[in-house]
Order: sequence, then structure tokens, then C-alpha cells
Amino acid sequence: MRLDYLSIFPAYFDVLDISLVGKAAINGLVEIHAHDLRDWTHDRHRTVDDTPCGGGAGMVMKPDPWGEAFDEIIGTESDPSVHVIFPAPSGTPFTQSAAAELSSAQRIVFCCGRYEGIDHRVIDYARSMWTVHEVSLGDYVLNGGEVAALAITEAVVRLVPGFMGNPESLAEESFSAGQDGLLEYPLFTRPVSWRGLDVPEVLMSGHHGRIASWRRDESVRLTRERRPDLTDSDSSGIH
Ligand SMILES: Nc1cc(-c2cccs2)n[nH]1
Repeated sequence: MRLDYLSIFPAYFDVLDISLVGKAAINGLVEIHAHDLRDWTHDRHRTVDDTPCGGGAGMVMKPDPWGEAFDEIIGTESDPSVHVIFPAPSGTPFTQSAAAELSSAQRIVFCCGRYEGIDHRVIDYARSMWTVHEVSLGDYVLNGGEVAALAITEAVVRLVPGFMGNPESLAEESFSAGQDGLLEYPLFTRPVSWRGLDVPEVLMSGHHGRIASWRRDESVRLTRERRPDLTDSDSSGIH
């Protein structure tokens, strides 16, 4: 999998060299390329923004640098196997199933907007050429798409076959199909008693049936308490 990042702050992605994703890059599972959008400007000030047509506060990212960067980084041929991701507060909520789908992509290009956003024609052009995803991480506003791109990268790359040492652990995580789309149950390890707090007895019983039942009940309880929106989804197994 090749991952490209277009940003006016490409140094944000240096962290990928030290994190888990860096490990994947080393063993050849993932190839990472960060690019400075200003490299595709031609004026002395390397300008990437301008005032919004129709008025309004703030600045909008000009389309020209994006188009020239696309030409060089992706090419000028249409290819639906290339996934272009625009993080944005107005995007579709990013989910574990979206991460799972993207984990089989051969190419993902992250377009990290700043200011008030990117000229919409950039997204329209990208849609005419590649598979575009406008995604939101949640109902809050970041200063730019870089942090969102890092979060999406981690969620996707950890699902790439061969990345996780023990793929079985993926099956029991929150939102995973193996967890019926429910939140993960509480986890415990030794010591059995810690600062007056004990591991639930059932988990020390060695009775696998009871342990499975306790874990399921806890997942249902937590999901109903914290994420009632998940309890009606088809994958949740609870209604
Ligand atoms: N979920 C989300 C995305 C964003 C931004 C993406 C690009 C600039 S701000 N804020 N919040």
C-alpha cells in the first residue's frame, strides 16, 4: 500500500517513521510519501490561498496547486483504484468498516486542507478521476486535515494483512465484526487485587462459558449506556 500526504505542513507526517506505521513501512507493507503543497506554487510567496468568492471570513485554498500536485503525484489518467481522502468537518463520519474497506486499497492519497477549506472544484475534479472520500472524524473542528489523516492512517494500516503480529486481537476490538459491532468489554490483568480493587471473580474462574457470557453482557451494557446509536445497527446483534 502506497500512502501520499499533501499538506502545507508535511512535517506532521514525520511521526509515521517512528510509530507502528513506520514498522509497516520498514517491512515493505506500506510506502509513505509526504509532500509540501507549496512545491506546486510559482509565486515568490508560494501562495496557496485566496479570499472566498461571494465574500465571507477567512481564506480558501486555491485549486491550482492541488491540480498540479495531483498531476505529478497521481497522474492525469482516471483510476478508480486510487482512493483520495479529504478530511473535513462536513464529511461522512469515518467508521471501522470504512477503515476495513480502505485496508485493501493499493493507493491512498490524503489531501489535508487548512484555512476555511479547499476550493470545491478540487474535490469535484478528484471525483471525476479517482475514488474520493470526504470524511469526518467527529463533530468537532480541527485546524487542518493533518491530524485526521494520521488517525485514519493508523486505523487503516493496522488492518493491513501482515501488519498486526496477532490478527486475532483485531476480532475482539470495539466495533469489530467479531464483537458484533459492540463496544469492547472491560479488560483486566494481574495483580488480581490492586489498591483495594479486584479483578471480577468470573474472570479468574477458568469457566470459559461464564467468562464469555460476562464479557458479552458487559459489551451490551456499555454499548447501551454510551452508544445507543449502535444498538439498533444491523451488525450489533442487540435491538
Ligand atoms: N472531523 C473534523 C475534520 C476536520 C478538519 C479537516 C480539515 C480541516 S478541519 N475538523 N474536524
